[in-house]
Amino acid sequence: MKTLAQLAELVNGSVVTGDKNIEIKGIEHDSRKAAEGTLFVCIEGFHVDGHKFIPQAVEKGAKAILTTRSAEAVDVPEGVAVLQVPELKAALDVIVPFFHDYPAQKMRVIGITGTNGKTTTSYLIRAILREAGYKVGLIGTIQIMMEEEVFPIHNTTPDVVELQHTLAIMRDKGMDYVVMEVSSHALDQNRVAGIEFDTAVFSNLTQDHLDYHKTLENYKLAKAKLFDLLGKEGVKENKTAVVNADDEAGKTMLEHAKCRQLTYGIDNKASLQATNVEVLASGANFTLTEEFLGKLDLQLHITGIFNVYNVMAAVGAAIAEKIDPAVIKKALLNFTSVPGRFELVKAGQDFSIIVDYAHTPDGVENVLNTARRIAKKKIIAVFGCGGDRDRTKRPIMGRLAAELADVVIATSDNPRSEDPAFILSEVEAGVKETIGDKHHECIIDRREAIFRAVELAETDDIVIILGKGHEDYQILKDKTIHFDDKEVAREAVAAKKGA
Ligand SMILES: CC(=O)N[C@H]1[C@@H](OP(=O)(O)OP(=O)(O)OC[C@H]2O[C@@H](n3ccc(=O)[nH]c3=O)[C@H](O)[C@@H]2O)O[C@H](CO)[C@@H](O)[C@@H]1O[C@H](C)C(=O)N[C@@H](C)C(=O)N[C@H](CCC(=O)O)C(=O)O
Ligand SMILES: Nc1ncnc2c1ncn2[C@@H]1O[C@H](COP(=O)(O)OP(=O)(O)OP(=O)(O)O)[C@@H](O)[C@H]1O
Ligand SMILES: N[C@H](CCC[C@H](N)C(=O)O)C(=O)O
Ligand SMILES: [Mg+2]
Repeated sequence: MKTLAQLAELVNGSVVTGDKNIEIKGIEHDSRKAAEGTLFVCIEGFHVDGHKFIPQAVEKGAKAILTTRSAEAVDVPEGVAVLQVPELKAALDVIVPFFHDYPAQKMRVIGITGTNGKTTTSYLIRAILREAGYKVGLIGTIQIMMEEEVFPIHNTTPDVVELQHTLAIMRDKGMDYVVMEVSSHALDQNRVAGIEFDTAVFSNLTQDHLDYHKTLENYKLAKAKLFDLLGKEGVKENKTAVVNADDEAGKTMLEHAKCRQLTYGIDNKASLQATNVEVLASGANFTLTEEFLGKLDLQLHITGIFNVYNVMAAVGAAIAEKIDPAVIKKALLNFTSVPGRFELVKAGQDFSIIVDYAHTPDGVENVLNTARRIAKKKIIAVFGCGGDRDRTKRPIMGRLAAELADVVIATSDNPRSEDPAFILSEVEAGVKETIGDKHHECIIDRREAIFRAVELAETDDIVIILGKGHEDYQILKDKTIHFDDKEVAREAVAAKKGA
């Protein structure tokens, strides 16, 4: 446990008003999670000002407030101390890791960045490390895992307060490794402050998140920060950057990585080279050649060229961590799926239903091309684009779906604060560019859209439902409702059979 004075000492120019010697039992910026002895951090967010929630935090037991404002300017009840700092984010970045005794220094940490493939690669790395007998923690889009235990998550990469707390629990539970997705938002906001990475992986860079980063160049440089961090001197040694040699932006990542470098690729020369790549309906096979591995013939139960890249990225990380090639091979052979990624829904129908998380132009293109390789007849694609997210990707995703599928049903995908009909009109503008006389429909209600796709499906067709993957919710303007593509698809099949 630390006292408020110990935390204040870390920040130049800090001022404490009230009892310096109180023991801080936890740090929280969300009043709803405050508890007895909490230091409540007042963040002026994109939407609301955290100072508004001081009364709620105190009611829940907060004993001190961290703010950039003076004690006189914040309204705190008697007995609650105020730690005033010149700059909140900079203060948090040093206070929080210190408070938890720098948990990331006690475990090996593997970070994965890139537009697509982070979650899949993190699951693959976790599987390999567990096969090697290590205890593994995982932090990413779907959930937090500590061995078999599962905890919910709200962002792909949590903020510094939640992240350091999670890492501390992982350390206390004896994890050897942490495998984590590192989003561009997280790098831009330095949510990873206090983490020294051992191995960092770059998957790819294609268009997404331009609402936030404004340009692709800024987006790329945000990703490159992971490699700056990796190369920085610290308490750890033997750091490795694992980078996709077939992606143009890989060069930038390598320029930023002042440490050992491993590249992987099919088209360009790389330290891990894939040859004889065979993509099948049931999986993919390829030969991987590398100095340490030698030649490894791999059989995968996950399909698509993009998954060959994800596997190479994971093997690169495993080599960096000196995992035995036989263990790598065994783990990959046993690896069957990631929830909501190219996942088959089997409800006794005579056509295929695939649920996938493609929500970027590149993701849509990859996944529809993969579906085409295995399609016997028509591909019916159901998809939408998120509200309050990069608007410019909407017509591009529309165009690609129209180009690569036979029937397109555009629908809603987390409209958030936006009007779903307006989002659909932006998607449809792209669909109309290339659809020609192929069938297309716009159906705002996602349930109706899935039912319609299933109704249209004939023997041996593929219905592919994109964008939400593992998500079990739909975020609407005023509420979040339960919504699960797989569940709805099963209901649609049952309805079709009953009809
Ligand atoms: C744009 C962005 O990064 N926003 C993040 C930011 O939210 P914000 O600034 O809007 O916070 P706010 O809602 O204004 O609240 C301000 C403060 O009041 C506090 N509060 C609020 C309500 C209350 O009742 N009590 C309370 O104390 C909040 O805890 C917060 O400290 O800080 C929040 C807390 O850390 C984040 O959850 C939130 O992520 C939002 C949900 C988000 O959608 N982020 C996306 C863009 C994102 O970060 N995505 C990336 C990448 C996804 C990918 O992989 O492609 C990710 O890592 O998830
Ligand atoms: N290496 C890849 N290259 C291109 N597309 C991919 C790749 N891997 C997966 N995809 C596509 O992108 C979707 C999302 O994959 P995944 O969840 O692994 O990526 P992610 O980077 O974690 O995404 P997010 O940024 O939302 O967390 C998949 O469902 C698939 O359609
Ligand atoms: N991590 C991505 C996920 C998008 C998933 C899609 N279902 C959407 O809501 O747009 C984001 O927050 O932009
Ligand atoms: Mg992810």
